[in-house]
Formats: sequence, structure tokens, C-alpha cells
Amino acid sequence: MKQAYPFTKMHGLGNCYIYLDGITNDLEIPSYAELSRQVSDPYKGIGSDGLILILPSDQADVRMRIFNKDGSEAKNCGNGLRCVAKYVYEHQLVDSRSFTIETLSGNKNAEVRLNDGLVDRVTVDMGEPILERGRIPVAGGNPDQTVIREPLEIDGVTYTFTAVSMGNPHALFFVDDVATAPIHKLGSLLADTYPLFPNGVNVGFIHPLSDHEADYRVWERGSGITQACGTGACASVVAAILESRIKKDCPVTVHLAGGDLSIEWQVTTNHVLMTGGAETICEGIVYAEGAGGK
Ligand SMILES: N[C@H](CCC[C@H](N)C(=O)O)C(=O)O
Repeated sequence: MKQAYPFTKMHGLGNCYIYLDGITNDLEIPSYAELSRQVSDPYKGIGSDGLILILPSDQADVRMRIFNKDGSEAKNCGNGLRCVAKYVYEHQLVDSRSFTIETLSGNKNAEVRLNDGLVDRVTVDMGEPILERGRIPVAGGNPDQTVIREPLEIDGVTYTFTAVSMGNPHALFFVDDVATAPIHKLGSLLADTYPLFPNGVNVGFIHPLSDHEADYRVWERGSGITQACGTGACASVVAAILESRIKKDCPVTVHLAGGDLSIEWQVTTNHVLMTGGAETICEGIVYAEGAGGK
């Protein structure tokens, strides 16, 4: 039996999700994975990169769960966190401009900036990057070591990548021009079922332009090419610093297809700060199977 659920469609630099507010409304949905596949479909659904749930939390001010277009659940989502922060502030679900959001990769501190009473920019402390091979994870090798400039041969061509997790895994390939990056070839091969990445991987391409600027494009695990990836922008700056291509501890403007993010890997805290916009596109009602979500 289908039930009607209020939704809000939001985007962070064009990385759009369907948001369901499980604080204000009772969500009884048998499968969030199936709902994500349904709402993400541009023809039979609403059209998005996935589904994000805003839920009560017993360890933070609110909780975020994020499902990719294919229904897989991820542990973090930078663009999603900024949109969740905008939503919960503007709907008075939090009572301060600074608050915490629980994710499967830990609690994240968010701070919103207002313009005429609405949130126009959000800074999220994305926490410390995870660099150990076994925790990213990347298969093989020494699980305690980092993965920096690792060779990967595909069809007779040797690529090199650096791997970073922001709670979700990223493989970063450095290129001379993101417009000619092998995003389809490597993204479609590596993102979801390649043995080297047991949990899949978000495949990113970064072109450092200076110590303070970089171009970045992404093929996301579970969603394919998206306009932007917040965790990926964080991971790309970390990878560029690990490869000594840019200096640590200064904000880097990362140019993504859908817009810019400011990313800073702080020396003092070892945390990565992400600052950028969040937009509300529309609100509506989606009809989905009801009863008992998980
Ligand atoms: N596809 C990602 C989740 C969404 C991350 C991205 N949209 C962001 O803004 O960080 C994964 O499976 O790890």
C-alpha cells in the first residue's frame, strides 16, 4: 500500500538528494534502499543522486543517513551534511547556528551562515582523514600503511592513485586537465565491484592549479558521475598534500563541476574543514510503500 511522504529536494553544488524529515514526520518505509532507487529515477521517480534521511539522534543534535542512487548506504556525504544543516536550522529543529550531525562515520560539527534569515553557507568539520590502507579500505599490502601514488595497471596503461577515506573511500588520480580525465573508463571499472576496493570507491580526478586552487571531478560509488562530492573534495586536498603537490593548513578552493568548495586540512587539529553552499530546490509529496523502514 503506497503512502504519501513529504519530501524536500536540495542540492550542494548540483549534487542533489531527496530529503525526508524523520524528525517532524513518522517514516515507516520497508526499504530505504528501494525508496532511494525509486526517487532517484528521473523518469519513474523525482530524479536525484540518492536519498537522505534527517532523523532524531541520541548522541548528536540530529542524525543523517545517506543512500546512493543504487540504494547502497554510505557513511558520509559532505554536500548532504551542508543541506541537512540548512534544513534543520531553517525548520527550527536546532536552536543554534552551530550544532552536531550524527553520521555512520561519527558526529560532525556544522555551523551555518545566514543571509536575510536563510542559510547561504555552511562550514562542516569533516573530522580527520583516514589514511591506513586497511581502514580505507584498499585490499592487499600492509593494512597499517598509507596508499600514496600506488601504481594500478589497466589495459596496459599504468595509472597511479592515492587513497583517502573521509568515512567513505576515495581513490584520487592526478591529471593535467580534468576535462580529459578517464572518468568513464576508471569510474565505471573501479567504483562498485573492483576487487582492489572491497567496499567500492569514489573515483576522483584532481588537477592542482596552485597551493590554493584545484580542479576536481568525480565518479561516485553508487551514483556515477555527479556534479560535486563534498567528501571527495576533502579527500582530493588531503591527497594533494600527501603527494606534496600543495601545502597543508591553507584553505584550498576546489572547483567542481557544480561550483566551488573551500577545503582546509588543519595542521593543529588534523581535521578537514569544508565550507560551501546549500540550496533548496523544491518541496512535495512522494508516494512510496509504507510500514516499517530499516
Ligand atoms: N557516493 C558516496 C556518498 C555520497 C558522497 C558525496 N555525494 C558527498 O557529497 O560527499 C559513497 O558511496 O561514499
